[in-house]
Amino acid sequence: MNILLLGYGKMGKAIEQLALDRGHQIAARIDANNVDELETTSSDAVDVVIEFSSPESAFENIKYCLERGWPVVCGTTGWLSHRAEIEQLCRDKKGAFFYASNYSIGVNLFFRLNKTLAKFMRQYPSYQVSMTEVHHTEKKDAPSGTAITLAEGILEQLPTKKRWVNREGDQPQSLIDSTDAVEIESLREGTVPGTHVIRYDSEVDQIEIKHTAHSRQGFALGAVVAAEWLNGREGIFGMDDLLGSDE
Ligand SMILES: NC(=O)c1ccc[n+]([C@@H]2O[C@H](COP(=O)([O-])OP(=O)(O)OC[C@H]3O[C@@H](n4cnc5c(N)ncnc54)[C@H](O)[C@@H]3O)[C@@H](O)[C@H]2O)c1
Ligand SMILES: O=C(O)C1=N[C@H](C(=O)O)CCC1
Repeated sequence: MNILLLGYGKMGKAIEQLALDRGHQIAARIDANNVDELETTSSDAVDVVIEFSSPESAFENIKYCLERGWPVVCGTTGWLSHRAEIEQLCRDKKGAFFYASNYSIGVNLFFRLNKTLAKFMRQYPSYQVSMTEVHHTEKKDAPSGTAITLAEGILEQLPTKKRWVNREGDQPQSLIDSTDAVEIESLREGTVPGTHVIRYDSEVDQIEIKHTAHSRQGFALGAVVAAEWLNGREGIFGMDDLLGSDE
């Protein structure tokens, strides 16, 4: 398969290595310095685009690729206010679009565990739910896309919670009203690839579940597997389509 890497930073480079190991070719490597090369890349030279760029550039990048008829696997976070527009364009063009806030298998299992736990905790209102996400200091968006997906899973299951709120860095907890909200604390530390913790606190104890990524390998492998799966398909997809139901 010929893969165009749109965004060639930490993730683009990790994906390149895994794609080559799995026998694929790289059609082009595009980052902020050579975006013009997209125009000169022949449509036939690309089977699928893997887009891991920045919150500011993802929407235009995906739009451009769908207009060229290229299937897109996107992992960029922080652009989802434009998601409906991209999905409409994908339908109009009869294209293929795959999105996941997190491509690692472990996190997708954790998404399911999170929903199961939230459903169970519905009957124990003395426990207050909250979340912490920790990432490297180069990360541009907060909260992480993964934390938003986790919060959406909790909102789906806990009727007392109507929204999520973000608390960044040293913002004091006392300023946040989290009665009807899932509070997400975002910490930025060193080179941390990605850690997510969900807590249920009562007066007397705490229940905690945690996912820790040890590297970017899990994200990169999931993105390449999603690209292999998307090749030849038409429609809008996510990790549940790739992994199947948990029943
Ligand atoms: N879904 C997942 O599993 C997952 C995993 C890790 C990271 N991410 C997300 O992927 C994105 C990239 O992460 P990263 O760690 O590789 O970031 P990074 O900063 O290391 O790399 C970003 C790259 O995008 C390029 N870029 C910027 N503007 C561009 C443009 N207009 N066109 C093309 N390229 C452009 C930059 O030059 C850079 O090469 C972030 O949004 C991050 O949150 C998602
Ligand atoms: O390094 C990042 O940036 C990550 N972004 C995704 C997110 O926002 O959830 C996935 C984890 C790593």
